[in-house]
Amino acid sequence: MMLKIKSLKKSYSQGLETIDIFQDLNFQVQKAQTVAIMGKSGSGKSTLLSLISGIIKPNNGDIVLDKVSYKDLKESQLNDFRASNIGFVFQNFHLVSYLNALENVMLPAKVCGISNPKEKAIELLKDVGLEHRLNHLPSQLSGGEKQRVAIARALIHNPKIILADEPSGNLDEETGIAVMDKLFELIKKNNTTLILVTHSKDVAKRCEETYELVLGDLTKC
Ligand SMILES: Nc1ncnc2c1ncn2[C@@H]1O[C@H](COP(=O)(O)OP(=O)(O)OP(=O)(O)O)[C@@H](O)[C@H]1O
Repeated sequence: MMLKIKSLKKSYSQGLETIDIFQDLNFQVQKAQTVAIMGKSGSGKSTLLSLISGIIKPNNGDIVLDKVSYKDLKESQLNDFRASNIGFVFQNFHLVSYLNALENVMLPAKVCGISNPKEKAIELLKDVGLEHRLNHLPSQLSGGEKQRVAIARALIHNPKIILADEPSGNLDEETGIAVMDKLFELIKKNNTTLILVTHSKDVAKRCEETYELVLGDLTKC
């Protein structure tokens, strides 16, 4: 099993009020599986991705990614573990504005100390059809190009899992389809596990399984 979520509890405190997002969430994802998560605004989809990435802590329960229990890791170990094992694709691309496309893609490989980062980054940028845009800054790229850079960046360190939050949310339909084609082509090629949050049924349909998050529980659609 690639990912196990065990008896997860997460609530937010807002002044005197407590908002319960998850009270006892259990969920599993197999290696190389692609899973879409849908659900109403505010149901906790982004919170779930943040918990899986270890950026926020649960109140109770545990997350086990590729047999490593987050409970057993200190903060710094968890940060290293995240950098090596998780790739992120966000709706707003989150590229570093002063780095060009090539440098953006190389970044996770450098953080993880992966050999030949430049060659790997060029190869991935070729895979996403951007070999002619290596030296462009994010501000000099279109939305679809930025997202393709983000996809290349998410994959360069061969992560075990990719967490994607509305990856085509900011793109027009045609560009969104082209970008999703690339994402799915590359994760299939690399056997990467994918958890994808989306409001789009068409995007969800590309995944092997779709779940809806309702009242803190994931129900298979
Ligand atoms: N840091 C926080 N402190 C307090 N409440 C929070 C915090 N982060 C999120 N929430 C609340 O938790 C709930 C779940 O938020 P979350 O962002 O996970 O929802 P979502 O399903 O991703 O929504 P959307 O589809 O609109 O992005 C919301 O009601 C939100 O207001």
